[in-house]
Amino acid sequence: MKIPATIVTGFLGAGKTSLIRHLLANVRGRPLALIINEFGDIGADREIIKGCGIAECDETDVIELANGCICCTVADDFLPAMRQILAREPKPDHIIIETSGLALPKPLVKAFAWPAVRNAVTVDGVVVLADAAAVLAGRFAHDPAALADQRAADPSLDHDSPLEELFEEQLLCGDLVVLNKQDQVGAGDRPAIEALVRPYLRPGVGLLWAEGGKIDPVVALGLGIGAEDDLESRPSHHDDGQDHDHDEFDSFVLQVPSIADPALIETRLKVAIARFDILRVKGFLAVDGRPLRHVVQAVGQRLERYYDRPWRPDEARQGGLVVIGQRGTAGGLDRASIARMVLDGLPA
Ligand SMILES: Nc1nc2c(ncn2[C@@H]2O[C@H](COP(=O)(O)OP(=O)(O)OP(=O)(O)O)[C@@H](O)[C@H]2O)c(=O)[nH]1
Repeated sequence: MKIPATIVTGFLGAGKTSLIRHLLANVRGRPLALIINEFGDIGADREIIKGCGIAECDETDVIELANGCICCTVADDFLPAMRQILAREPKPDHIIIETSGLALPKPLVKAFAWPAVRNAVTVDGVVVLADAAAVLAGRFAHDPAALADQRAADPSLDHDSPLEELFEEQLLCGDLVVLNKQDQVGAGDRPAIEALVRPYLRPGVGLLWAEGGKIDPVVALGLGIGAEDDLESRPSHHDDGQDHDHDEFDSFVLQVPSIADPALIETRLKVAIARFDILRVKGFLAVDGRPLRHVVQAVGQRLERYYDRPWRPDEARQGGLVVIGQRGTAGGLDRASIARMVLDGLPA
């Protein structure tokens, strides 16, 4: 089983540390590893995370990369940190990587294709935070002067494009975009803020509102989604429509009979994700004639597939995908149409 890794990015002060603290406090004891890339006041984020008094945080494996911007020092810093995490036992269930506010996520995502990382870790998703009030004001960051200082202080930064471009690049890389600090904008301003951000999102990328970075860990990390520990033990005659009790989200299990072509299911899933505002899909497929179970996990349009382990003799060779979306959105989570689209390839 590959370890999923989530990249959390967004400008200085957008709420990355707040979001990570929230996730650590709400993953119910799952072992996580955390790579934090910050510079300037060394150790601040680590202290905030370690000092929060939440039991889970003390058990979290935190590695700090303080030598400048992670996207410029990927080979020197990120790879050794990854090796360090992968060498440890027991292995974490999930790795979270917080980039500095100035990082471009793309070089980091590319580093996951390096052989040393590729075989053990998979990019689960890139979560981009934006400061909603700053976006509305056309500033992107709460404190643009601090951002400029941070930039000037890092000699390794070779991306001196305007901040707007950096912001756009972060959004373009996102699989899930969080408009944070919703308490600082009026409800009436939300459509205007979404309109400013949406042109930079790829189709099918989820847009969530949050305060204090509080988004559901099931959506952000896929942890506790039930796919790892629950889905495989579900009897094959299990009904569709198992609700999770997450207020803002709707979810169901799509049972998938053994299939011939997982690439075809991937294509159909991507269409369904864009069409129905699905935020996350996670589960397993049984592929005709293959002894190994096929893992699928998607955040927005980022979809990862790989074979993980042989089906056990006592397991039904039956695929199942947990599908999660937001309640009350235009596309909604129309179970019958999603099932038709994914299983039969029919237009919704
Ligand atoms: N009003 C308000 N403040 C928030 C919210 N989320 C975070 N903050 C505050 O914004 C500041 C920055 O939040 P962080 O979580 O440290 O942001 P960050 O993106 O990790 O910042 P850097 O690590 O400096 O890049 C902190 O003072 C937070 O308490 C929110 O939803 N509303």
